[in-house]
Amino acid sequence: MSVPSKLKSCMRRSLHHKNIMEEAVNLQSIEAFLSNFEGGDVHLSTDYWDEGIAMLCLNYPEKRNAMSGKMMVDLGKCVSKLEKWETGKAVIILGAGENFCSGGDLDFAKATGTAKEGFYMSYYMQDTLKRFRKLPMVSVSLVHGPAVGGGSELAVFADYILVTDNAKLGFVHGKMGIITAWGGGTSDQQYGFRNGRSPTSAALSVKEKIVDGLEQGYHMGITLCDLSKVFDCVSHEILLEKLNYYVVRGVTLSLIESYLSDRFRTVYYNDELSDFKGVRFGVPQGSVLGPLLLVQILGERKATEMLLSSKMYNAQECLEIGIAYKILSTANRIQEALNFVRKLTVSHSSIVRSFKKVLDVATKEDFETSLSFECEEFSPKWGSDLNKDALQRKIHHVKEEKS
Ligand SMILES: CCC(=O)SCCNC(=O)CCNC(=O)[C@H](O)C(C)(C)COP(=O)(O)OP(=O)(O)OC[C@H]1O[C@@H](n2cnc3c(N)ncnc32)[C@H](O)[C@@H]1OP(=O)(O)O
Repeated sequence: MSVPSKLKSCMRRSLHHKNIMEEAVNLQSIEAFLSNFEGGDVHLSTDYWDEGIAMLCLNYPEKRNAMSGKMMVDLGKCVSKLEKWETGKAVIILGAGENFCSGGDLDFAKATGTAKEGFYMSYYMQDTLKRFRKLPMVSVSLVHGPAVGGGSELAVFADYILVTDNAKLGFVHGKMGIITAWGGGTSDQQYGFRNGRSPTSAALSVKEKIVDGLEQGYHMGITLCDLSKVFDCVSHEILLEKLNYYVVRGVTLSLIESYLSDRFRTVYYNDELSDFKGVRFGVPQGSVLGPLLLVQILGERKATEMLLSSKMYNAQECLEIGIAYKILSTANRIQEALNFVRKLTVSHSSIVRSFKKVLDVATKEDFETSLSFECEEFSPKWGSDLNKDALQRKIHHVKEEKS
């Protein structure tokens, strides 16, 4: 039986990719590689440190704060410092000069055009931004001027995006012939299209939760769902129709159509290879149509539009689609962002941090796990000095609010 040439090249590509993944997990050697590409810096400002507020500043204004390799390493180190800062309540990430961030440094991109180098950058930035997102403090991206490509990816890792009236935010990756790389696209809840999180592991995880619940003697309530959605059964025909409906047309649609078509699948079982069958359902693993962090914030339709259109959204549009939380004035942005953060961090740092940890667990774990985590975080606070002090002050919450 002859193997279609497209399939052979897919097999070669995935083997090559596997090798890259296996050899490239040493963060120190990636740091050494990235540090060769100099320009600009990322630093932590401690001006508001005593209030528990850190400023993380991207500083390469002559390139509109494009991220050089060195800046990526700086960012990683700053996040490590924040991880060790035990009294931190909030971090504001912002850009120096005229804008927030123009994405990856295009000169770095030109000098490092291999899949392996792309993997190094993607892996390192994802690791850093994942750690940034997990910090037990309120995080804010202060976007002024353009945030382009990786700049937009950086922005979505914070709890809040505050845009100024001159902001422009765009996932221009498609226009640049690439997809999101720094994690701007990937949701933690997502199964399917991701390594180690296949539709099968989704089904197994549901089964495990049910069995665990039964074993622990819980009453079980069951909501019946259309399980076909769990499996990789997107019909290419419907998908293309939908994309067309959401105004993905012309060359872009043809490109996606050709990407999906002419694919074959076979099954290897008991030393025998089945006949090849054309694939009419399912999105290829790791494709540009893979689910995207943006989906979590915006919902699927808006995220699809934002990613596939490569459009630049102004401040008002960012607010309307829900990616931005608030519009600030460009001139007073730092003061306004500080005031915003101060309102969210009135409590003691241990309280702010515990709330953040509880919220983080609640978005990832099941209800029971989240409840017991909340209980664990809560117990030592009950009767603590902070608690005793508050009780002694006989606080009247309504009167205090008015004054
Ligand atoms: C992770 C994947 C990715 O991030 S893909 C990268 C996506 N980023 C881009 O394509 C950025 C392209 N740049 C632009 O669209 C504009 O420069 C934006 C950001 C809108 C700013 O416009 P404007 O304020 O008019 O400035 P400008 O164009 O005159 O730029 C000033 C100098 O900065 C440079 N610059 C800008 N962005 C980058 C970048 N990402 N990498 C390297 N250099 C960049 C410009 O080339 C310009 O340099 P020069 O002064 O002409 O030498």
